[in-house]
Amino acid sequence: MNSNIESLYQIAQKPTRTIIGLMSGTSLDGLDVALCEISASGEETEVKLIEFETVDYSEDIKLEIRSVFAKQTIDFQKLVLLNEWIGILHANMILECLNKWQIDADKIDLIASHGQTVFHAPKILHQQEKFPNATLQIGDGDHIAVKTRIITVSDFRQKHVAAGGEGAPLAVYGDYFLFSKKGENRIMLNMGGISNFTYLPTSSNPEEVFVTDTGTGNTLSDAFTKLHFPNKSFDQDAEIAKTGSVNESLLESLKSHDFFTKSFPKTTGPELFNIDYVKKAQAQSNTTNISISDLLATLTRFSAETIAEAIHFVINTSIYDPQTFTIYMSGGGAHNPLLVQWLKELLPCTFAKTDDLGISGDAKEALLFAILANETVSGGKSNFGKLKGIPSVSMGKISFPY
Ligand SMILES: Nc1ncnc2c1ncn2[C@@H]1O[C@H](COP(=O)(O)OP(=O)(O)OP(=O)(O)O)[C@@H](O)[C@H]1O
Ligand SMILES: CC(=O)N[C@H]1[C@@H]2OC[C@@H](O2)[C@@H](O)[C@@H]1O[C@H](C)C(=O)O
Repeated sequence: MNSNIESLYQIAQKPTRTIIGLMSGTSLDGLDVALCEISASGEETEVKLIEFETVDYSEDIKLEIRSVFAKQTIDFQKLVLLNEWIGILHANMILECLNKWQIDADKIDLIASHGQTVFHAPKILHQQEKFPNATLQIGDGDHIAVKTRIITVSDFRQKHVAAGGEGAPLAVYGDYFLFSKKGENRIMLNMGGISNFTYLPTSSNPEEVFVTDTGTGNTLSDAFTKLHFPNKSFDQDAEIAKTGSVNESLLESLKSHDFFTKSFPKTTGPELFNIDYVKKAQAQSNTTNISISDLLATLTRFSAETIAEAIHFVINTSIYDPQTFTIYMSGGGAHNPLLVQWLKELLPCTFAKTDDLGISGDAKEALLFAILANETVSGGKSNFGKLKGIPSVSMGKISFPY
């Protein structure tokens, strides 16, 4: 047997695997690195988060990624170069973390690498009949495997697309395995650049599980904060937004896009929700001259209302009392006091954080990719049925170090 396949075979049979999950999201703040011990698979999965670190991106890295990120027109050579470069950068960041944690690379069974999304194009966004849903993550897994000498699973989203999905949200798999609890209606709400949530019904039946993106989280507020205050990367604790007032005409215009009338589930990204989107809405509503604090307040309200409306959709189509739903928040938006305050006012549910279930909300997405890699080698038996558009497939491509 080929020695790579033999190693993989042994890893697949272990009762507990040590897996590093990586996530670098739409905020481009850095690479989240979660070192996990994962036992069993599927609904029996148990995870211990051993170490977690966000390795900040330097200004140079951010600038290079932004040169192709979510753009219709790019320098094609740059994209090709970045695919290799990000793979190498991520590998070096993992080695740095291992060094800091004083853990040898040979103690790690697998790396689960999400890569960097550079363009997300579900059919509802590109609207070209002959083309399928599409999405592209770069930072090639072979570089990570060769440089770290650890088997690497990457490029998870393509199989989801091939099996009929939009390539996202993938959080649903880990959310279901880790957090589904009979007798409880749980909503796992992640507020990153873009927001999404998983509904875990009280029945715990995988066929009733639901997941969707809702629209923006922090992406627009981050973009305008950077534009007006070049040395801030986001509106810390909503300090600027809190001093402003919501502009109702702009809010109405922001909410009037087609995306919000499309049926659930759906996905999106900064390809749609970007500075131009807001500028168009400002022109439409005659609000180009409002203050930056009013603009940030309005953008935060836009996120709060669109998240709440998407969650209302699930609550309204359920037979359960809205008060039986608990919303477990995670992602950077969970640290934004204004966003959280408005969500609490808009939704009749109980609010908690993923941390209350023993998983740090900041580490959650990286950890979820570790769970997906665990499924790639040792799971893949869960059936989400055909009702809610969640493909029951194993995901990820395997790169060997040698
Ligand atoms: N104290 C805080 N106050 C306000 N906002 C905060 C705070 N801490 C983090 N954030 C927000 O969270 C963002 C980072 O969120 P996160 O790391 O979850 O995004 P991401 O994983 O890149 O996004 P996505 O899930 O869409 O891929 C920051 O850019 C900022 O907007
Ligand atoms: C294409 C892509 O990278 N989508 C991200 C993004 O960030 C949040 C939201 O949009 C979500 O759909 C997804 O990430 C999470 C990890 C997911 O797939 O569940």
